[in-house]
Amino acid sequence: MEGLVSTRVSLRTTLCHRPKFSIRRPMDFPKLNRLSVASIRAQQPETKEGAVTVSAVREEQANTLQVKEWEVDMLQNEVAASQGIRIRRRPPTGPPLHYVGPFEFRIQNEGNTPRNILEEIIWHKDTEVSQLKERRPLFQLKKSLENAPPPRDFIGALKEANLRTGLPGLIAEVKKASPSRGILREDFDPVEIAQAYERGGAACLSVLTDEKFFKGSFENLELIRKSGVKCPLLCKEFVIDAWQIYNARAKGADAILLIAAVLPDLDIRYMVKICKMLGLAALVEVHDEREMDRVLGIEGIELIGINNRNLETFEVDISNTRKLLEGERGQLIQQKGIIVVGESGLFTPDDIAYVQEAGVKAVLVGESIVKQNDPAKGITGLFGKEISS
Ligand SMILES: O=C(O)c1ccccc1NCC(=O)[C@H](O)[C@H](O)COP(=O)(O)O
Repeated sequence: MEGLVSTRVSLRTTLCHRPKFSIRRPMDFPKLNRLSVASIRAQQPETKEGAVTVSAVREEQANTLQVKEWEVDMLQNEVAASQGIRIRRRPPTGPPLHYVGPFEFRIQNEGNTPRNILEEIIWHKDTEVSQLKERRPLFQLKKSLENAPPPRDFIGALKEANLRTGLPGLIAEVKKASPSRGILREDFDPVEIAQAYERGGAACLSVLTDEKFFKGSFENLELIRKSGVKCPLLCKEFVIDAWQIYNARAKGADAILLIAAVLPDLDIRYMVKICKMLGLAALVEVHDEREMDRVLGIEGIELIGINNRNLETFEVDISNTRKLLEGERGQLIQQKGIIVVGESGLFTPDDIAYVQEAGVKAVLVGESIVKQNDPAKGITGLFGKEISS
């Protein structure tokens, strides 16, 4: 913490004295691509005579770029921290060795160990997305959207199910494993599970696409989309870059998850706009009052998920849903016509009744139904009655 504070102070002074770059929106940050430093360094001079001068110039260019990358990282962390976001986008590297600030620079590198599982996931995602973007740049992805199946009305399906059954609309999660519970189901056939969920009365499906921590995949998402299942699909990803939203749409998603514990307000605003442009619903997930207040201050949000699982500690407490919907927050949500989804740790009809009483119109459930031999029957057990039409 001390290291972070001294970093902030130094960064401010650095930026005051050296305003070398302008920032338009957070998504511009990743454009300062780490690989470009390496590629500048890798370029060889063409003639022997010019070799020394040219390589010195390139070294200088690479150094300048590396300093800027580092400054942007620090600024990004500073903006996030000011909004209470503790998750850092990537491991702190400390300043580049050749960094020359106007004042003596002191940083305590906290080490490259993530502080919790969510941070570990995000650091891994940062590397993964950089590599995927190299392989499939945004302009190619945008082109492939022309062939994507048209988006389905995710929010409409939840409302319709809620009206039809008088119970929260179900988003049933196709989930093979999780960091907190390990493998949930050995004989995991994503399409069979999705079909069973639909048979059992799910309004929508959530498909985990993260491979490393949840043993999910985009292949699962595509297979389910092509299988004839009609439920709208949520791409359950850890989104840190707008590229992932285009990718999700290209693979057949109808909705995407945006996690407030990871994304600063400006990112959420920008990403919600992209979702609207692509016809996707954005499920914006919060897990405490501060995140809820931030999200309620953002225009255009139609769907908020309250996660009962603390993604940093794994603790699950379904009273979190009630706590975040009490009083003025609940009233504001009603005025704005926002649909709230109760997420995680729901196992029994009593749990469903409890979160419904708190004000949710939808629930997101994984473990308790995916583990049942017949997930369709699992849904009946969860609600205490048949909910299929
Ligand atoms: O489930 C986890 O262990 C987990 C760990 C870190 C980040 C996210 C995690 N889960 C994502 C979810 O929020 C749940 O998959 C979803 O809400 C369903 O929860 P459940 O019904 O308890 O399986």
